[in-house]
Amino acid sequence: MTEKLSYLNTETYKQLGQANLLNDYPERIIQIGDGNFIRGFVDWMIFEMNKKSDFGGKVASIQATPRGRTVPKLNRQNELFTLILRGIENGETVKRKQVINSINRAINPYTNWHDVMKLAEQQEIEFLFSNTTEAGIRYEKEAYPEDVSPLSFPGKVVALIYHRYVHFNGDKDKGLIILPCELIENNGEELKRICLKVIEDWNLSKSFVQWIDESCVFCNTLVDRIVPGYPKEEDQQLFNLLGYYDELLTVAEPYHLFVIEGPASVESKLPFKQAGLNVHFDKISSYRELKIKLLNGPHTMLATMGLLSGIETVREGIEDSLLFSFINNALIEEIIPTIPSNEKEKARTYIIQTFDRFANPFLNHRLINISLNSYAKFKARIWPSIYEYRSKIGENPKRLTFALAALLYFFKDEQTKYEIKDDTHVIDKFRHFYSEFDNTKGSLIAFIRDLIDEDFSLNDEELSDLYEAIADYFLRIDKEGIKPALLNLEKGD
Ligand SMILES: NC(=O)c1ccc[n+]([C@@H]2O[C@H](COP(=O)([O-])OP(=O)(O)OC[C@H]3O[C@@H](n4cnc5c(N)ncnc54)[C@H](O)[C@@H]3O)[C@@H](O)[C@H]2O)c1
Ligand SMILES: O=P(O)(O)OC[C@@H](O)[C@@H](O)[C@H](O)[C@H](O)CO
Repeated sequence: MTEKLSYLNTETYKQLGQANLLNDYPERIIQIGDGNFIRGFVDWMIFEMNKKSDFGGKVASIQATPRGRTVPKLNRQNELFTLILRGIENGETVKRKQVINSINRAINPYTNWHDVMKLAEQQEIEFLFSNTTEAGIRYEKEAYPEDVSPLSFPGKVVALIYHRYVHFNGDKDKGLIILPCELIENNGEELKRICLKVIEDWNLSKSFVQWIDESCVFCNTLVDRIVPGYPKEEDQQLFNLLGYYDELLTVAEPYHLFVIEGPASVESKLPFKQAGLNVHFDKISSYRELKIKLLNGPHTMLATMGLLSGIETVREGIEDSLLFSFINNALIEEIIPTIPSNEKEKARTYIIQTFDRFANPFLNHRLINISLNSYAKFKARIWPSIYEYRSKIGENPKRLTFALAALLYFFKDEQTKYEIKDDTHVIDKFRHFYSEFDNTKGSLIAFIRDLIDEDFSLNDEELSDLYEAIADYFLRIDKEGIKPALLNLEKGD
């Protein structure tokens, strides 16, 4: 980066002849978390609603953790950032760049808690969106700090809405519609449950709890869009294309899906559909099962098996004929059988769409980023299919079992090929085992049994044949290398 580059800001924006988009709507939305996903999804949707409906509202964005580094960047750019949507949509190539202007303010609550309290007093605020990763919706005991920001995300939500409740003397019309976008099951219910626990810890009044029940709505949601973030490798080309430098530029696919489970009143207040957005006010469970099993599942498998094969991105993984046929066969032959009959057709269509999304020629979705916390993701995204397949078909799904062996092997190759990012206790457990591993099948099986018993918690079905199959595949990978072992598996050897 050279000094001469001009950054995106309102001046640069005006010079580009875009001043008409600098609209002056009131802040109607609070957002907690300011990462790539929430900006490339929620903030983009609000931008679209402001353009195409009578929504007319802006976002006040609050940094989620003391580690956050985005607020100064947003402030420097007058809260503007560029979103580039690239991919294939209905057979057509889409390359769309937009300067998103839906954020009005970005606040660091650790240095400016007073601003957050003032924000809670604003009449027009109606919605709270968040994305704090799966780690954010978690209960942490902390004292009620009153004059400074709570550390946890639920703590911030409680402090903010409590201040609003007090300021408006419990006015029933001043509650908020809360839409967490973290990818955990029943995210709205879970956030509310934790908030109530925080309220109990902080000894806040029963009437506040009643106000939350009557005036606030916590919606469950499901989000879907691949947002790889800033493409570092395209720094110079992007500057040439845009004429400015934007540290917060985000690349995403055009595909998007937002499913919201909540009362009809929420739908009427958020004109997503009027803006032409793919948003459904519906039950989440069937969308969720398809997405977790058929999109996040193959991502997790590709991440470990691709990295073990020296492949760096999702697209390269899908272009590799061996990896592609492995993943495709795993989905069709081993995961589809676990999907209810009335959903199978929808699932087949979803698989075709998913491969198109993975093959997006304009995204570099890095496997190393997807591999973050692979161990927990395997448990949530692939293990249920192994278990359900065994219950229904009465044997091990060979590819999913191989993928589990590859995951264990992934931790063995740690530090020689890539840096694993996972929970410390997971990394320690593997390091400990591999430091003493004597290369015998017996010790491997004992380790696998312990792992599955301890972490993948099942009922007490007899799983010895599964442990043995995992150990066999592991030893094959060790002896032959991942690709020859895969080839042999696909050939049926
Ligand atoms: N990037 C994608 O393609 C994509 C797609 C769908 C869903 N998601 C979901 O979005 C999440 C974030 O992805 P991203 O690409 O925006 O990542 P990011 O690193 O750009 O942003 C992460 C955000 O979460 C906050 N955060 C991190 N740890 C936290 C904690 N312990 N408590 C509170 N806040 C915390 C950060 O401050 C930041 O605001 C993912 O975990 C995933 O569940 C991502
Ligand atoms: O974001 P993660 O780390 O939970 O999972 C990696 C990807 O599978 C995920 O980000 C998908 O791209 C996303 O879920 C698509 O909507």
